[in-house]
Amino acid sequence: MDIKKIMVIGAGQMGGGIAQVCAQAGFDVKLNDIKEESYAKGLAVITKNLSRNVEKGRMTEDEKAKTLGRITKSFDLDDAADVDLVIEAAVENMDIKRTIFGQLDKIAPAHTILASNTSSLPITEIAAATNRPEKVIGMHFMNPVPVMKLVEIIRGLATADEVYQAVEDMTNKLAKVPVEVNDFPGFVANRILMPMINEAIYTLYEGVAKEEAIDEVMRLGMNHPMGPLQLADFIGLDTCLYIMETLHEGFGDSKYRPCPLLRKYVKAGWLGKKSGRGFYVYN
Ligand SMILES: CC(=O)CC(=O)SCCNC(=O)CCNC(=O)[C@H](O)C(C)(C)COP(=O)(O)OP(=O)(O)OC[C@H]1O[C@@H](n2cnc3c(N)ncnc32)[C@H](O)[C@@H]1OP(=O)(O)O
Ligand SMILES: NC(=O)C1=CN([C@@H]2O[C@H](COP(=O)(O)OP(=O)(O)OC[C@H]3O[C@@H](n4cnc5c(N)ncnc54)[C@H](O)[C@@H]3O)[C@@H](O)[C@H]2O)C=CC1
Repeated sequence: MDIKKIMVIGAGQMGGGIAQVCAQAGFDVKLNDIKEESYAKGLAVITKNLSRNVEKGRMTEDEKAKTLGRITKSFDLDDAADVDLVIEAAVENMDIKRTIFGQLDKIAPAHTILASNTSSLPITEIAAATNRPEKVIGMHFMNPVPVMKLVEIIRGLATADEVYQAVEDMTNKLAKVPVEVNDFPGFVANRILMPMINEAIYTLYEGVAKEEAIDEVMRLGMNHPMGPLQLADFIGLDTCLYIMETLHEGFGDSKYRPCPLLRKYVKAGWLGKKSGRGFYVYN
């Protein structure tokens, strides 16, 4: 399977990063969003990241211009009619993802692979919204995408071997490291990471320590680059809550219950860095 043209759905923090690394690797990318301002914000972040690469001597002005030239704007899923791979990075919500995949299945050519960057939702269930479950796969990038090396590649129940191989090859072309994972809630990354973050929120909720103290313990005591509350703000508290709910529902085990404080913050619209306030305040 020869992948040349890609569509990335969602120009948020993940979709923007995915579009950037794909365009840098020479792929033509259609970057799709439902909101003009989200697209504009996504493109501004990509431009800033590429400018930093130029400043640091990792890229020439000409390469930056060519990379940006490979990204085109899209507000219509019909633009998937001539792409070889779609990477969906819209919000972490099963109904939204199934609607998108159902529509893509009707629009995209028969050979097109439909991948989701979902953090935790079952690939098999997303695939069941299409008539091509063998061509549906998880491609889980880490945040911030331009920096982090890992991509979890998740096989759904019906994912074909040649589809897995094509996505693994494509991941290598992005200079990322693919790791094969089976389809269970949270896969590997968030099965392990998110309960730690949730426990850190419980530590705050129960008054064991203040935000800065909790983060400092994990930064200085465990050499984590960011404390868990800072990381939760960075990921997005809405995304953290969706992931905990997926783990809780998927395993039916109370050890995955989301902390009430996490729910409260999300209900308040305190979504972390992207909304200006989470466990910390951002300008
Ligand atoms: C929720 C999920 O489903 C899965 C997930 O993604 S979970 C989240 C996984 N990610 C993590 O755990 C990240 C943890 N944090 C880190 O690794 C680091 O704090 C970090 C890489 C984000 C920043 O590193 P740092 O050393 O603290 O800061 P800083 O010196 O500013 O940045 C290091 C480099 O990363 C770059 N960088 C930092 N943030 C960036 C961003 N958002 N986008 C692009 N580049 C970024 C910087 O430009 C810098 O690069 P150069 O100086 O070489 O140009
Ligand atoms: N935030 C993180 O650290 C990580 C998130 N993910 C996953 O990536 C996905 C996106 O997350 P983020 O980028 O953080 O979210 P975000 O909130 O930054 O961006 C989501 C974007 O999708 C757009 N969108 C919403 N519905 C859409 C639709 N129907 N069609 C097209 N665009 C639509 C929104 O306008 C927004 O621009 C989620 O599934 C999340 O779980 C995966 C790895 C890490």
